[in-house]
Amino acid sequence: MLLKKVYTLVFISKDQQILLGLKKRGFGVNKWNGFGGKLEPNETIVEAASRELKEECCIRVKTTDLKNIGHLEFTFEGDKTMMEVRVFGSKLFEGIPRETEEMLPKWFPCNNIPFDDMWPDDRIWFPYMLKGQLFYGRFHYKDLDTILNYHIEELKSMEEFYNRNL
Ligand SMILES: Nc1ncnc2c1[nH]c(=O)n2[C@H]1C[C@H](O)[C@@H](COP(=O)(O)OP(=O)(O)OP(=O)(O)O)O1
Repeated sequence: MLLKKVYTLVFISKDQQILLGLKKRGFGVNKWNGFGGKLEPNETIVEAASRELKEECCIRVKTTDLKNIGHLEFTFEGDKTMMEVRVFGSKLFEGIPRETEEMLPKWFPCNNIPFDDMWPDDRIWFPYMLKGQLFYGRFHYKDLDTILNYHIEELKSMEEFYNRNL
């Protein structure tokens, strides 16, 4: 039986560019990623997504402007925790990205994503996100650099996906 922990992951985009942040500490340090983290008590998933974005790069987005675009699950060999990551996207936001204690933000052209300095799974599901396709990905890691096996699929609708997994 796996213990599930829920995380958010937010991608802001504009003019064929996507905002990534270089993680300065903690889990995934020195990797480029979207912005997100764990839920706080009594917080909805979109509230957590919006809060983490603001805390990590000073960008504000309304919860109603966050679109759930994907769902990721990560497990690690010998670990009974499953990380469930709800992925959101938005083109509607306010503010200018600013460096914080946790992240160094930078815009990247969508055709020049720094995959060599990202989680190995990103290379597999980013193409779905960049094409505007909804996706579900499941990745089992041996260690932080090695994927042992994975499953990826395009989804017709996130609602249908969550209903089928009730
Ligand atoms: N493999 C992979 N690919 C893409 N994105 C991620 C992973 N693993 C991950 O954890 N993530 C994402 C999911 C979250 O957005 C972050 C991790 O959140 P984390 O920084 O640990 O959570 P916080 O709540 O911000 O942590 P504190 O440092 O504040 O305790 O990476």
